[in-house]
Amino acid sequence: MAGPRPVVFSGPSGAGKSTLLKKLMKEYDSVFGFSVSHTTRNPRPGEVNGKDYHYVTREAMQKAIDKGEFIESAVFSGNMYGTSKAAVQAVQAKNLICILDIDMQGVRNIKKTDLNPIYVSIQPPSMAVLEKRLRDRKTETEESLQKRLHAAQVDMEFGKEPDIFDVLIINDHLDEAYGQLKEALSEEINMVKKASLSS
Ligand SMILES: Nc1ncnc2c1ncn2[C@@H]1O[C@H](COP(=O)(O)OP(=O)(O)OP(=O)(O)O)[C@@H](O)[C@H]1O
Ligand SMILES: Nc1nc2c(ncn2[C@@H]2O[C@H](COP(=O)(O)O)[C@@H](O)[C@H]2O)c(=O)[nH]1
Repeated sequence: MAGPRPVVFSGPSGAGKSTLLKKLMKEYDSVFGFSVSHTTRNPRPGEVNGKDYHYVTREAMQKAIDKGEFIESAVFSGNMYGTSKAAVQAVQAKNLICILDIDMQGVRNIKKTDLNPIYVSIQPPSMAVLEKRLRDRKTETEESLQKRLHAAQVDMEFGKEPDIFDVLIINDHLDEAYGQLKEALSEEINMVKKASLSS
């Protein structure tokens, strides 16, 4: 696929991926574009269909997967999630750096494609902090919270596996984590800025 190298964000639910990537997209709106995933989970208050996710039924999602419309898909905490080819192409057509926010199954599957992204692992400072963040976010039932915490334990181990991620950020203090993220992506950011000035 053409355009600048995409960036994959992964890490446990509640680690702060959305928080960090939204800051990045706000500061560099002409540099980054978000790959809007499909999901079968219900929208949270404030989430917008087509912006945060494409909210679909299981039947519609399975049909689209069977038709080969997805680069990757996974079941996370009982819901289906997936990155469509169209979502990535829509960002790349604008010559923006495509940001994907995906779980570790997605990372493993993207590794088998020719997307060639930069892999960024966002990790919480500890399980206790992660649990507090997820509880304070007030988006989960006790059941879905437990599923996410269980997945997080596996995810934190995955984050330590060698040769998977290019960048590891421990999101303890938000400003520090954001500074590290900008630093890690500075080369790509400057390349896209330069290209847009000369076009
Ligand atoms: N450094 C931080 N310090 C304190 N709170 C934070 C920090 N980063 C994020 N948060 C808060 O933690 C909660 C989880 O963050 P966020 O929703 O960005 O996580 P996520 O990794 O995108 O989760 P999910 O994978 O479930 O979408 C949010 O309420 C957010 O405001
Ligand atoms: N493999 C994929 N994982 C995805 C995708 N979109 C989001 N996600 C991951 O799901 C969990 C839960 O997200 P939430 O919005 O319900 O909290 C989180 O880890 C995301 O990174 C996708 O397209 N593919």
